[in-house]
Amino acid sequence: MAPPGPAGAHPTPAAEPLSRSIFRKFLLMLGSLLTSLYVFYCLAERCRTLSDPVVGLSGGGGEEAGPRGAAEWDLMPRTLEGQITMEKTPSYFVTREAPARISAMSKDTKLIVVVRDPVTRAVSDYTQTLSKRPDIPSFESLTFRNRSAGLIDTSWSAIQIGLYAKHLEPWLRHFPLGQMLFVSGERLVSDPAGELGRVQDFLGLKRIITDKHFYFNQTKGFPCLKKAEGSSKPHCLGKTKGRAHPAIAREVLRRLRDFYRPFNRKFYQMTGQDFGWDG
Ligand SMILES: Nc1ncnc2c1ncn2[C@@H]1O[C@H](COP(=O)(O)OS(=O)(=O)O)[C@@H](OP(=O)(O)O)[C@H]1O
Repeated sequence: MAPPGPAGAHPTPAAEPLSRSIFRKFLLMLGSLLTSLYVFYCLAERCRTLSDPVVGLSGGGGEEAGPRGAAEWDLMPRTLEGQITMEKTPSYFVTREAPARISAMSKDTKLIVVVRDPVTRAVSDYTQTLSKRPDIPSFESLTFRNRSAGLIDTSWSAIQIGLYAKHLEPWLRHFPLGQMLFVSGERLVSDPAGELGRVQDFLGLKRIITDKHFYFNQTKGFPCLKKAEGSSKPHCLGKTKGRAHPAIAREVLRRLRDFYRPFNRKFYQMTGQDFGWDG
């Protein structure tokens, strides 16, 4: 989320002296965000509240922290001219009260949602939970309410969060589509500079992050920064990114794909963007 600040003034491209460190934090945010509903990265159980402040920083907090009442919005820092305050809480995308509250705080807030294929997202979400609680039931048994009837358990958060069209609806009652940017989690891996180019344009920033800042690390399977800030060494995402996902039966994945298809199509229509998950 990128509220332009209490005054609601959007920074103009010309007045955008965003420092490298800010960009680095921004990149890290986008990284861990995946997710986020990637947005919000709705990319995982990561759709719990994560308050990672970025620029002109919003209030921190543990994973369970986050605005629960109007008073907590006061934790957003004062934003000076030429600054952008960013707040990254993936769970907002799927939190019923969030659109009205954020709109009440600032109608001009720009919203960035990072989304990825909801099937992969569900497996990634499960993988993360599994890494913390190795005794949880199998992905298959959590996915189905009734396996033989193929009935998907939509109350399981790993499944529920991937219903992007459903989660987007309330946001569109409070914000125009033009104030939202949907970042592809897949392209963030295959073309990070391209996706970040869209982000920079959306925020009205000069394009500072380009292809030349990245290289692809084959071992990691992710793009990395050629140089970390203040160092000549490369910087890659942490160990928890790119974890191996457990093998899931093809039939289960097929059923999930069928299940999500209509929701994905609706999401493409709503956003005017085809994310290519059903191709
Ligand atoms: N920058 C960037 N680009 C592309 N993909 C990214 C990025 N950052 C995180 N991810 C992927 O998003 C998934 C969830 O990551 P999170 O940071 O939210 O959670 S986690 O703690 O790493 O599990 C998790 O997906 P999987 O690794 O497929 O499970 C991360 O790898």
